[in-house]
Amino acid sequence: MNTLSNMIKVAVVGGEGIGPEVTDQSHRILKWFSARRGVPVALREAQYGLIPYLATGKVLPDDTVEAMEEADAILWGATGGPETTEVPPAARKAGSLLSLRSKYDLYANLRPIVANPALADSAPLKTEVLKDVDFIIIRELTSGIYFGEPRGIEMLPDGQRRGFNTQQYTTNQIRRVARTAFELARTRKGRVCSVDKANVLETSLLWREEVAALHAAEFSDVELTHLYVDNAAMQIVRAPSQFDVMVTCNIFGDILSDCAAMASGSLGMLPSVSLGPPDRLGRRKALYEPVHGSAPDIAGKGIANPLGSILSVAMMLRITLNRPDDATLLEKAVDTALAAGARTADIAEPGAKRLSTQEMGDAVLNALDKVAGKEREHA
Ligand SMILES: NC(=O)C1=CN([C@@H]2O[C@H](COP(=O)(O)OP(=O)(O)OC[C@H]3O[C@@H](n4cnc5c(N)ncnc54)[C@H](O)[C@@H]3O)[C@@H](O)[C@H]2O)C=CC1
Ligand SMILES: CC(C)CC(=O)C(=O)O
Ligand SMILES: [Mg+2]
Repeated sequence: MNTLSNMIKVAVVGGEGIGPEVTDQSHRILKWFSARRGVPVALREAQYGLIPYLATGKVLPDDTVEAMEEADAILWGATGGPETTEVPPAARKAGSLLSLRSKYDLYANLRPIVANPALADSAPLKTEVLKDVDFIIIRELTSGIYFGEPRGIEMLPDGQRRGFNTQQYTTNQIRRVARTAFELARTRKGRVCSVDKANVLETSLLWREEVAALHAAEFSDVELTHLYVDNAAMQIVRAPSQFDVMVTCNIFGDILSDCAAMASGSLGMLPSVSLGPPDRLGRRKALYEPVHGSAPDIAGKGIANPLGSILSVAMMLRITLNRPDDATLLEKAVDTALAAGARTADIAEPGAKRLSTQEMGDAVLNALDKVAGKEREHA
């Protein structure tokens, strides 16, 4: 029986733009697992963005801070949109997603990329390029140029303005995310590709040296290769099936993962988790979110693809909730829905029926009932 004390606490924060639209669907999925499979989750919804700002003066109101603070896992939608102009930059910065990543030290951002054969005909890349694509980008998430000081925009004596940011990495910041990559590779195909720009940047030179040193000291059973980031972007489009685990710094991982999304058919397909360090009981704070942002161009239309958010729940089932069978069940349900032709606009072939965000959620829930029913028959 699930009692309050053994419940895993999940804060559900849809946020802005299409964030709430896709999170509504992944929230329904989590409720299905709670009701039908006894997954012990205590779900607490909380607001983020313009709406709470107008009510409280904070994009991240106290109630949301409390929900995230007590949570084992956060299911996040998205931040950002045209309405951000209504929120002063200081208020936006105080409650930004970057500040949350920093606060909870969510340094390891895992972004899996899988090419679903059912989407081969609508994918932007050729079918033969998409064969056997199954890799994961591990993006360092709490350092690098997004967090570097000094930063700013200053006035120069000649009247020009100069913007500047600082890229920095320390040994420990590199080693801990590289460790995540090597450990994960051991559970997969045993290959790590480290991506940097060591021919130009000192931070990348250090990155390459530290990754290589950790490899030699502790992970020589794993195959390690290095690529410059410009070549890596090209290789992801040319032959994505060559990769198993790719590890890279914050900004390169941000850019490469949107690029890699084309191997899955759409940015709307990609899930992620951002993990903090283990506490003394081995638990890690985790923020699950689709890779995409608030997509202002389609927000409010009810047409966004919720599968990135739904597949983030599969990651939550596997990692935070330790329910690998339920994670596989959800992934199978997504495969079943896609195989049966369920398509939102971003993954639809011309002329195909396009489901709304809610209808795609329905399709996955129906597939869950079907797949779970079949499993019971075979049990
Ligand atoms: N983790 C987060 O909360 C993120 C927030 N952002 C923020 O989002 C805002 C918009 O940024 P953009 O550069 O436009 O990136 P975006 O990821 O929001 O959208 C890029 C393109 O992909 C499409 N797209 C994204 N998700 C989709 C989905 N689920 N279904 C169908 N199509 C989808 C959009 O319609 C758009 O054409 C910005 O304020 C940005 O800072 C961007 C990335 C991540
Ligand atoms: C706020 C941005 C850095 C978010 C983003 O683009 C991402 O996490 O992929
Ligand atoms: Mg991004």
